[in-house]
Amino acid sequence: MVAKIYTDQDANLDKIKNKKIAVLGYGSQGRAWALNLRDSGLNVTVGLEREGNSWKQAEKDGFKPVHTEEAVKNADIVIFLVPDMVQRYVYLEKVKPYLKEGMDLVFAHGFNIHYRLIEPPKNVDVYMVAPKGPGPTVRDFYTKGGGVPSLIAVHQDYSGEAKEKALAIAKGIGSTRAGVIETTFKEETETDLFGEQTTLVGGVMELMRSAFKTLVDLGYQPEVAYFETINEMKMIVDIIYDKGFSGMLKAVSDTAKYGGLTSGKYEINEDVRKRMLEIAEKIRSGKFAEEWIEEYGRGSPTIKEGMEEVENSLEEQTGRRLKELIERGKPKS
Ligand SMILES: NC(=O)c1ccc[n+]([C@@H]2O[C@H](COP(=O)([O-])OP(=O)(O)OC[C@H]3O[C@@H](n4cnc5c(N)ncnc54)[C@H](O)[C@@H]3O)[C@@H](O)[C@H]2O)c1
Ligand SMILES: CC(C)(O)[C@@H](O)C(=O)O
Ligand SMILES: [Mg+2]
Ligand SMILES: [Mg+2]
Repeated sequence: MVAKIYTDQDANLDKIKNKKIAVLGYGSQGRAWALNLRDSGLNVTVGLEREGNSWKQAEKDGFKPVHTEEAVKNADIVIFLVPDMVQRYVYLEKVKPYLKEGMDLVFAHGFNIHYRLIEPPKNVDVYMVAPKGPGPTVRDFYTKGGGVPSLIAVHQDYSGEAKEKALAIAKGIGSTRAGVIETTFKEETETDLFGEQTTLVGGVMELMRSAFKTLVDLGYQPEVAYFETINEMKMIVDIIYDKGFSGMLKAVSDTAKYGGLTSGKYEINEDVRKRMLEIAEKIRSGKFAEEWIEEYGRGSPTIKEGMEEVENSLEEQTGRRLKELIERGKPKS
């Protein structure tokens, strides 16, 4: 069955126009959502834990942030845009004590509901609007008249209007300008984790780094390896984004087509797909969630070490050296 695509005419901002919306968190998605919802004419309060950097940024953007409890006490709709690992704490300590019948709990990713870290009472609506793109892009596309597509899902429909409200939020952040597809918390959680691990974050980065290392180990200049395996990726992906794989294949030489169509399949083979399946199984069984919660409980040492290793790597050093050149070459309009 082909998925139904919801666009602007399927969504009505009036569903949430008179509601008080608390956006908890002002980071990657929080800032984008708060600004887009406000620019869409909605009543937004930013709720934060501490008067730190996010607080200052929200003030700079013209909000009057308040502490989380205060935002929640006054809200009809509470949107969780603090990190996934923080949401359970925020729910238990700052949201649950002030829950009112008929309140809406909204998520941008299904992790906490799907893996049962948060178990809301029956008398609230629980739904999701999950942008399929990074927070800064959600803001950037919106300000330029576009929108990043989103998935919506309803976990609990106490009011009978949860789906309409999810569509209205999606419209408020600009997603229905592109299109919105309905899913479940399970499907969004599992596919989102799979995508970021195998392709978007993990797969693409390690593919580029492995190719860079192979060339450098063979004695080629790091700058040449950087242009070839890292910098040009954006140009190729931009063409895929605009014209699909076939459009990309048409834009490159026949030599690249032949080499790409043969060596690509040799490199990304059945063994790689077996590993992808293992990664999917780890996500589906809940083992990845368990591992991540444990890592977070130990202060995220793997993230700290991993970030340090990447930052100090030869490819990053080379990229920093080429930064000025790359900036000079960017289109000017
Ligand atoms: N980053 C993305 O582009 C993206 C895309 C789709 C969905 N999501 C989902 O959106 C949600 C928010 O993710 P994000 O990446 O925007 O978060 P983020 O890491 O950018 O969030 C930072 C915000 O949370 C606050 N915060 C950080 N630690 C906190 C703590 N211990 N207690 C209270 N507040 C704390 C910070 O002050 C800041 O305002 C998550 O559910 C995530 O999965 C994110
Ligand atoms: C932007 C991503 C990777 O799509 C999102 O899923 C995230 O977790 O940050
Ligand atoms: Mg994600
Ligand atoms: Mg994602």
